[in-house]
Amino acid sequence: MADDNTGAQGTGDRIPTIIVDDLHIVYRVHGAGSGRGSATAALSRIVRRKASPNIREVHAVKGVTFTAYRGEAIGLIGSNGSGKSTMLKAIAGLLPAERGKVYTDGQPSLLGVNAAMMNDLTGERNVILGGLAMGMTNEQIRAQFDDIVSFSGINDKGDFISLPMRTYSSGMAARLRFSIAAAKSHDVLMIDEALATGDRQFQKRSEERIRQLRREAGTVFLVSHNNRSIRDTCNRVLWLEAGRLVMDGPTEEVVKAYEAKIRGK
Ligand SMILES: Nc1ncnc2c1ncn2[C@@H]1O[C@H](COP(=O)(O)OP(=O)(O)OP(=O)(O)O)[C@@H](O)[C@H]1O
Repeated sequence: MADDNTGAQGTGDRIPTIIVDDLHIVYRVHGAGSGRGSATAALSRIVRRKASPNIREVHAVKGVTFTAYRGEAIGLIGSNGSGKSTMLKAIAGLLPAERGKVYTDGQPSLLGVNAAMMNDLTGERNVILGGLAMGMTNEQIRAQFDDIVSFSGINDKGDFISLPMRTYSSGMAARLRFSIAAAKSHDVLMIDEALATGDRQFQKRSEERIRQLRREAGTVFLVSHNNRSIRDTCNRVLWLEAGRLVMDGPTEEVVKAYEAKIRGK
């Protein structure tokens, strides 16, 4: 169980880290409908500044508003396609807002299942690259290297860290990604389903690390379909459906309502 359940209300003297104000995100899918369309046709349209005849819009986030505070671990729940990953990407600045605004204090780091790793490079090289990408110095990476590898458990069954990432199972790769990201304290750390691919033992270890990151005064977002992970880690939950915020409150209250809705289906 998470160590407190303050939920969304009662701001007191809490420090906001993320403010999402009436956020709308729209994807535009080019070439939807009639086949793929050729690159030549697309280029000619660009040159003549003509719009593509078949652009489809997907309104993935529809007017979401909330404020996240320092020290909170916020779970994002909701059925497939409800807009959870889209919202994290928008908070990380990877997707432009169609309408509304996202204000952030510090640089949010998004750790997704597809977080960039170089598959042809060894795990070892990826630890170094990942550390550099997060703004760590060579010395900091060197000092933390053994801890990162040991946290990931990659070398538990042999010397895998010196093998290319493409030889890792999806669970092993996810563990290494999480271990790299968790090596640094983040102002805002957003984790998209990273815990789902690790085994239960690794999940427990990463949940403890999330609680620690939260104690270190950052804000953690966790997208997960595993309600146990959400219950064990988060003090507050946002429930999204079809791009809209259905509920925002203390973990137990929101997860219970979500489970009741699923059972009632
Ligand atoms: N790159 C994209 N281009 C067009 N539409 C997209 C794209 N990515 C997501 N969508 C659409 O946006 C909506 C929200 O998707 P999103 O991935 O944010 O949902 P999610 O809640 O994270 O789902 P899941 O639980 O399955 O991971 C869906 O309708 C999806 O089809």
